[in-house]
Amino acid sequence: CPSCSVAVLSDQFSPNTTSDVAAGMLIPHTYPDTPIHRQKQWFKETFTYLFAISNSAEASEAGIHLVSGWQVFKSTPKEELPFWSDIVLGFRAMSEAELLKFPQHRFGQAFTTLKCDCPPYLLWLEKRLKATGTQMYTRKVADLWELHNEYDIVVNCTGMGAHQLVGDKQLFPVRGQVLKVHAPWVKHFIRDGDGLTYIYPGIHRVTLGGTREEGSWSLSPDAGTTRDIFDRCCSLEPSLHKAQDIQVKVGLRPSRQCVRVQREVLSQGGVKLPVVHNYGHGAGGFSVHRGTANEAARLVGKCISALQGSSSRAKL
Ligand SMILES: Cc1cc2nc3c(=O)[nH]c(=O)nc-3n(C[C@H](O)[C@H](O)[C@H](O)COP(=O)(O)OP(=O)(O)OC[C@H]3O[C@@H](n4cnc5c(N)ncnc54)[C@H](O)[C@@H]3O)c2cc1C
Ligand SMILES: O=C([O-])CC(=O)C(=O)O
Repeated sequence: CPSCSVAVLSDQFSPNTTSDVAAGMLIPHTYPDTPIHRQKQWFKETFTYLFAISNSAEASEAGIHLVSGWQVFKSTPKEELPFWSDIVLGFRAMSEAELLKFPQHRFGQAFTTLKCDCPPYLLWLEKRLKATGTQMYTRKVADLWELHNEYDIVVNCTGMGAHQLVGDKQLFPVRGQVLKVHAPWVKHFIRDGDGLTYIYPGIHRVTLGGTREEGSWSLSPDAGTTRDIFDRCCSLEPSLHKAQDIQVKVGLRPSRQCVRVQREVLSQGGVKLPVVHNYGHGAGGFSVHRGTANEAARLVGKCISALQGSSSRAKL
């Protein structure tokens, strides 16, 4: 929206957000109530955008890189070709020789995808916003309506915060604990198809996961879970026994049956405040963030046209 001036209000910035905890891998999670063609479009736009960054001089500062590896299954999944298989690069079934590395698994998919390292990616985005004159304010918003005197349009990207801010009862936390370790010899990603155990090498550290605890709001690391994640990852990649400098992180995935990318007009006493919601990305926010942001920006465009229409009608 080039004609707008933009301000970002947030009670927390990087490194204190859910996005800072994420592994940042581009492997989509399916949203049950969002049509697949829409999810695929979001993923495609995100992949294309990040692929261009990975192929530019900005790649290391932005923390974006290509990574190859395997998703392995103990038995052949129902869906051998996921909807995103023609967007990642070189998707194929693993060979017998590759599967020898995983004696507990019988089927696997090999592909190359992208990974966003956080905080570097968030800091890079912040730097780009500031360079275009965007103001950043540390502020907790208690009610969207409190913004109606200051702003013409509000874009609500509050993740799990939307549970309280807009009282969205369809939004629920899925707690995830991960370890960030020093193991620079690990170059390939490994993901168990059950979605619970994964090893994702980043530029500086390797993310080991994970857990999915629906309904848990606890942000405290659990020592037993740390040992369990470490053991599970070592059984997939035994060399991790030598990993050092283990840091533990916990985040709450802002989960919903579908991402809420939607326009709404709040109204009080004849005064209107257009809002575009863009939250509820669950376990796959990195994988679709650019696509959902593009869709939100188009909705902002519609809000602008509606405001321009109503102000010219008022002048008449
Ligand atoms: C362990 C784990 C691993 C993950 N791995 C991956 C992965 O590999 N790939 C992937 O695609 N996704 C992954 N995810 C999912 C991803 O992290 C989320 O989908 C994504 O971070 C959500 O981003 P968001 O911007 O909506 O939320 P957040 O990052 O939480 O940002 C919301 C922002 O809104 C602010 N805010 C909230 N409420 C208010 C308020 N009332 N007033 C002012 N500010 C407010 C917050 O301070 C914060 O800055 C993972 C998540 C976890 C927990
Ligand atoms: O499932 C994965 O591969 C990583 C992830 O997105 C998560 O833990 O939410």
